[in-house]
Amino acid sequence: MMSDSPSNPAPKVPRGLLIVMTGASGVGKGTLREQWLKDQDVFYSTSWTTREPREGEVNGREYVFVTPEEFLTKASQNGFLEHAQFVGNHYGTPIEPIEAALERGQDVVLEIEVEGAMQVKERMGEEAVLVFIMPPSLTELRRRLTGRATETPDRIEKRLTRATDEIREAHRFRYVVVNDDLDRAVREMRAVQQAERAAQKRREDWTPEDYAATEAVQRVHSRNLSAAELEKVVSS
Ligand SMILES: Nc1ncnc2c1ncn2[C@@H]1O[C@H](COP(=O)(O)OP(=O)(O)OP(=O)(O)O)[C@@H](O)[C@H]1O
Ligand SMILES: Nc1nc2c(ncn2[C@@H]2O[C@H](COP(=O)(O)O)[C@@H](O)[C@H]2O)c(=O)[nH]1
Repeated sequence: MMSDSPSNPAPKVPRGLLIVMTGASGVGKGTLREQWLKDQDVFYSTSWTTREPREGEVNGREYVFVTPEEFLTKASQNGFLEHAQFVGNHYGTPIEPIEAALERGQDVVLEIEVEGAMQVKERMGEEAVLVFIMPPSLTELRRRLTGRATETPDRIEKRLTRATDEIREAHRFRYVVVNDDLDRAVREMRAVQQAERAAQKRREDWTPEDYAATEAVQRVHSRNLSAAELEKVVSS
């Protein structure tokens, strides 16, 4: 067996994919992510937040729950890949574990709001695979947020107001997956991941699945989306 040496270095592992799921609160990002990633060894980034834990949430699992002072200290030390305020609280993605995972070839998934996703796009450029998760309508989004029963009526209204602005930004992201039928949305997320991996390979190494995924993602490319369609979602 050949050993690693300066003249014979170990082959470099391709970097993992950085996949960013974004979209309105309550659209189903978390639900979709759990289904999509259940059989995969992907690095899911645990965010920091200053909001209060909900019943059942565990520090270090759903979020790292911190004080505003702790959050701002980390931000001032450039400890976040991105961070944003969302309806009165700070949320941010710690940068170090992400870089480490990408370097060792592991795919990384972020689940964040739209302002943070735009920061990732700015900072990471084409490397970031940005997927906007779209609700079938604002009425259905309200139903989901109300049904989840984690927010007061006042906070639901604030999240819905923010959602209207967020949905109007959907065309800025590479893909738009509509989360009406959860199983179809999961299949589309799998296709995005496979197509993006295929794009890193030489064409002659593509499998039939790579070709199929690359064709399938054409249907969820954001260039298919018109401004009129976005307005239809926010007014329905
Ligand atoms: N395709 C779907 N059809 C019907 N209900 C759904 C669907 N996807 C998710 N839901 C429901 O919508 C609610 C909100 O889902 P979830 O908490 O996953 O949203 P989220 O986008 O992660 O929210 P947040 O951004 O606030 O964390 C949950 O009660 C979930 O069961
Ligand atoms: N910009 C960021 N947004 C984040 C991050 N972690 C979560 N989020 C998003 O915030 C809202 C509200 O979340 P909730 O848990 O209070 O319902 C939602 O859209 C999350 O996706 C982050 O690190 N950065």
